Amino acid sequence: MTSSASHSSPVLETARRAREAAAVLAPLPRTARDAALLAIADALVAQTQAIVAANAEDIAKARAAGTAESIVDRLTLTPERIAAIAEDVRQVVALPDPVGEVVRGSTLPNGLDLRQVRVPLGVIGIIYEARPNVTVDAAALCLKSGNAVLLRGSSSAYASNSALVDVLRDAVQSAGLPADAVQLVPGESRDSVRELMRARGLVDVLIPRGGASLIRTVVEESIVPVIETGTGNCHVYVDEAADIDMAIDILINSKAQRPSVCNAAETVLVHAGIAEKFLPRALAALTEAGVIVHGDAAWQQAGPGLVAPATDEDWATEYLSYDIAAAVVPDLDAAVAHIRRWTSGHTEAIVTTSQAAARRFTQLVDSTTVAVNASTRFTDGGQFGFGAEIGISTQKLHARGPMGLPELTSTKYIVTGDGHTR
Ligand SMILES: NC(=O)C1=CN([C@@H]2O[C@H](COP(=O)(O)OP(=O)(O)OC[C@H]3O[C@@H](n4cnc5c(N)ncnc54)[C@H](OP(=O)(O)O)[C@@H]3O)[C@@H](O)[C@H]2O)C=CC1
Ligand SMILES: N[C@@H](CCC(=O)OP(=O)(O)O)C(=O)O
Repeated sequence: MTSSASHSSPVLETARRAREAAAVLAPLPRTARDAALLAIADALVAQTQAIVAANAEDIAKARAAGTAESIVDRLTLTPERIAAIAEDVRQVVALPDPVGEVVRGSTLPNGLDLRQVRVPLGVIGIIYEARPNVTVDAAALCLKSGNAVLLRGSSSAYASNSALVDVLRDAVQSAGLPADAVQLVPGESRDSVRELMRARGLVDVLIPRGGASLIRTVVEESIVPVIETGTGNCHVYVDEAADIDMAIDILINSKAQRPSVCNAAETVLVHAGIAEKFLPRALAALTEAGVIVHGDAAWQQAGPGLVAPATDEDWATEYLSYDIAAAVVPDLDAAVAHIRRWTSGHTEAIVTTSQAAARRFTQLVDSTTVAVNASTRFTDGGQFGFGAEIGISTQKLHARGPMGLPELTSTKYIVTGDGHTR
């Protein structure tokens, strides 16, 4: 018996139903799970109007509460975005089935056949931000990997998520799978998060996906095993041997292509040997892109009146806005030291034509993803070819970086003998 089993509440009831659904899902063949996903993709498109109408309620509430437009943008669903979400689901269908994959296998000297195979985790709870597309991404990845999912999105997206989950459940059921494989956690208060964290034995893993306060709370208080995601204080380092045009493109893309997401760059570090040439051009490009630079003395000198003085708070900040911290460093090792001091361990990029510099940077930087001559914005399950992601893990056990299908499985050993005894 678990600590949760003797209590009851609407949240624990959903968890119990999810557990039963998970037992039905686990042995299903790929075709059954894929059929449910295709039904979901079709239903999302067919129910676009209802979803957009529910989303409008959330948007109206957010605007009335004075929510920043960048956050409202994350919350917004349009027919085009819903079509893109449905397309992402179809991409998940096309991915190989993780369930049953043999990750290790051999015949032992005594003739026993040993296979380690992937199996679903069971019931996955995800607590996530006000981005309703995550509701569908998470459900699709969980179903494809044979798991039941409990979705606890932000209260500010409750109407959107309710509408989406209704569509998902109907589609799942129409394909012959238990509707309870996909459930919205009831209630808009954070009590539901607390209950999920106590549901050990009912929920197999919790994935908190959001800001620092959420992650700290769940890591400190959950008795359910947790896969931690993290904030993105991401860095771009421009090496002495960088191609300046490339460095500008990568910097602007990393910072300004979508500043509100966790893989956007928050700090640029520049090798002193290239600073004189790079800083004026970078400042012009950043200013043109509407980015405010918070720089050290060298950056302030390069752009009098253009650069706000940076403090330690800037090195630590995940702005999620059109702001960037900027410093000149004496060499690559100093860049690495700065990153190691301030990073949240998400994504760092180096721009260089030197293979030796790229090698040293990738070896020394201890983050989920290290990009060489590429934007930090690539740290994304879709971009990595995983169909989608359930989150970007910034912890090291079992899963690190964008989490796709294999990360939503565990393994079990199948030992087959012929009357073997030990
Ligand atoms: N590494 C990754 O995979 C990702 C990281 N992020 C990071 O998330 C942040 C943006 O997310 P943001 O919009 O701020 O989302 P929040 O962290 O504010 O909220 C996310 C979810 O957690 C709940 N929540 C927040 N704080 C607590 C708490 N202390 N206790 C219980 N529940 C809590 C919210 O509930 P409610 O809203 O109902 O109060 C919501 O459902 C950025 O820092 C970004 O980098 C975002 C996505 C992916
Ligand atoms: N998947 C994202 C990155 C991770 C993410 O979802 O972050 P966030 O937008 O902060 O919720 C993307 O690049 O599109």
